Amino acid sequence: MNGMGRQGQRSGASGLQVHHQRQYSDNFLDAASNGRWLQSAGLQHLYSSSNSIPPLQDYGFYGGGGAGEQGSRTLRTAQRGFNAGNDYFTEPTTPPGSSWQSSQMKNNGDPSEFSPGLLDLHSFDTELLPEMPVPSLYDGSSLSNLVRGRSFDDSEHYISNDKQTGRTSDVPENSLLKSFAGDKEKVNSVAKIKVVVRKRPLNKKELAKNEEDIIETNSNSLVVHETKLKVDLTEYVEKHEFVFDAVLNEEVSNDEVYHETVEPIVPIIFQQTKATCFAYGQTGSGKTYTMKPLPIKASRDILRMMHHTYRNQGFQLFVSFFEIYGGKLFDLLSDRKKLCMREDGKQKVCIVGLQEYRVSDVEAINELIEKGNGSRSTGTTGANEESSRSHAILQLVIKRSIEGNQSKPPRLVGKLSFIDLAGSERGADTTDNDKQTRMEGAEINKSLLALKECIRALDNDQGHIPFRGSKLTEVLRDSFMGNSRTVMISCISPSSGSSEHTLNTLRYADRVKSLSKGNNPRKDVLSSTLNQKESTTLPLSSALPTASLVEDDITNTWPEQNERDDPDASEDSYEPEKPMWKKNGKPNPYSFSSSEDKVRKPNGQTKWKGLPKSDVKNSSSDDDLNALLQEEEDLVNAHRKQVEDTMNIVREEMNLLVEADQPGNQLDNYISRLNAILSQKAAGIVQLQTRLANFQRRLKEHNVLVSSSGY
Ligand SMILES: Nc1ncnc2c1ncn2[C@@H]1O[C@H](COP(=O)(O)OP(=O)(O)OP(=O)(O)O)[C@@H](O)[C@H]1O
Repeated sequence: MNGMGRQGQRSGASGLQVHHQRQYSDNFLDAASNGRWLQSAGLQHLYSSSNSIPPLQDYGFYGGGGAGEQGSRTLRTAQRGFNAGNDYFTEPTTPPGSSWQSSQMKNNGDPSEFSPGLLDLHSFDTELLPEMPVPSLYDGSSLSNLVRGRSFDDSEHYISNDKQTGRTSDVPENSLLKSFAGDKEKVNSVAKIKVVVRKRPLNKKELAKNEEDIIETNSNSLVVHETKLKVDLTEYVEKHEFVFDAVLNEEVSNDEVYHETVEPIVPIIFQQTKATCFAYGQTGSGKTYTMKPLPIKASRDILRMMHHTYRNQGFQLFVSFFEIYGGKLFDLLSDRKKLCMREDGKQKVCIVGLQEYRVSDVEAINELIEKGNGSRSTGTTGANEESSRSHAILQLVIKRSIEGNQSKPPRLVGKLSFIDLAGSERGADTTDNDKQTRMEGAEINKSLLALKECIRALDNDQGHIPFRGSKLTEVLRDSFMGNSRTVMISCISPSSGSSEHTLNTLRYADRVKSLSKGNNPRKDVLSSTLNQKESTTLPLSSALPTASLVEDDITNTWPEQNERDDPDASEDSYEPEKPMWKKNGKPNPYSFSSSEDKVRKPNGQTKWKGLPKSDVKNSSSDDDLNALLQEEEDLVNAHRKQVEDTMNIVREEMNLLVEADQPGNQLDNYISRLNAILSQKAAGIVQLQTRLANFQRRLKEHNVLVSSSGY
């Protein structure tokens, strides 16, 4: 659906213009090389057509960085998108150097078309820009209602390049858009931090392993049913209850995810706001699946607003896409060119060399995103064959040219950053991996910790935001300052085998959420401790009442894939067939687990009965480490006590037997019984030792991270 075919059709449509950061040499650019570069970048139509060829970056400046530098890595750089193997994206591009000025001269350049250089993203005082009226997208109507049902082709048709042709769109302007009025209160009504959880369906592997769905979801709360072992090895279920701004279950489509998360913040990007949306979760939990469609949907809405609400007001949209891998930055739209991060005199962070593309239609953005995704660092993990090893950051930047002054570069108005974070468990999985992977893990952990700290500081309106904690937060520095918004999407797997990672993700999310305005942090600490203690712990056999099958309640929970604009929504690892739910009007006999409290559906989903719906409390771990420490300590004490008790029993029994001078066979019976008890204890002790070793390792990693992050 995408890639070369589309590119071919598109040639001639200049939906895309490349913008560049500071240039470092004064070499002139010859026409031939310009054409070659444009071709390799898929922009040959720009070369052939007009004066609007942008100035080229001095690639030589970055010398040995980028892809070559990645050669020694053990990971592979895989094509993650639809464009796998596409020459269009893989052709090496090493154009001769050029200078910004010289390119301008050569092209009779209109400087307004070009990036202002190094400080492009950050150096302009956005306060100078007049405030724009803000569309009221929150009153029952939503922008997505206007765009849903449209394909890319529709969009391109709809968002025709009216600037060039002088035509306006032939689609009637929606009355809702017409009626937008400036209303700052509406802007303020968009929460500063929003935390949403998305649960994915069980995948093939999990189903094959007969893993259960242990997540019960409600509209904004969820319960994790964690099966645990007591010291005497009997099973019990511990329930962990959480409340978030929204909980999206496995039936929720990517459209709905967008509606819930990013859509409300799109209009305020025109109001000098910088917003960040990031996905957090263990590997294979659905971060990329969730994040991938969001920029497309957002840019469609942004373009729509630019072409209707703010028509002819000089707004322009730019796209950049880069990744942070091992603490280094790579431009995903420029052959993984290594990027440098600098601070200017005003301590604003600048990404030197990052290419920005000016875009005017959705298809062009889609192509850029596909190209960038194809360049991401990926590797294989047990949970995900194409696992992200990096944080990928896609930025949609809105700029505005100053009225009547086309010679000045456009000024930054707002920015929307999408971050697909690397798997959150990476740091914890260090034992099985090589040094390279361990270093990746440490770096990832460090950045996730730092991100959490920044969000906390941001939400408490603290003067000092600890953005220097990692490259990730440094890069996002300007998103944490001033008028900003943050949306966190926590992705979780439903499977019993992932319960530990799922709980870690939910605790991280809960920590972020508990920092929302109005929550007294001190109160949170108390309530989290309370909630932690209140998490329900019951024997497996009596945890929940016996299930009764209610036909209406049991629906096929396989998510409908109606994402026309989500070509990469791969279902590879999922069962393609939908299970038969009913036979002759009656429910099929579901398989029951050992517990009578739950109903196992054919797709592995478990229907939990008798869960508290109304008085769900926020079960938060204020400090994961403390909770872990407490748990281990309790376990050790319980084991120690049991071993001591057993030894006492053995001693007493032996003494009694000796004193009573019992016949030999009775003594043998006693001894074998005691031996059985002792070996059970021994097994418990081995288990305990393993857990303790695991805990010590995690504690050590935590200490390393804390000391290296300066927290
Ligand atoms: N909600 C969902 N519905 C259907 N399939 C999903 C869903 N979420 C994820 N998947 C599938 O699960 C697999 C893993 O998802 P994805 O690559 O998004 O995980 P990830 O969290 O980005 O992992 P990593 O951190 O390793 O990159 C993919 O095949 C994806 O299509």
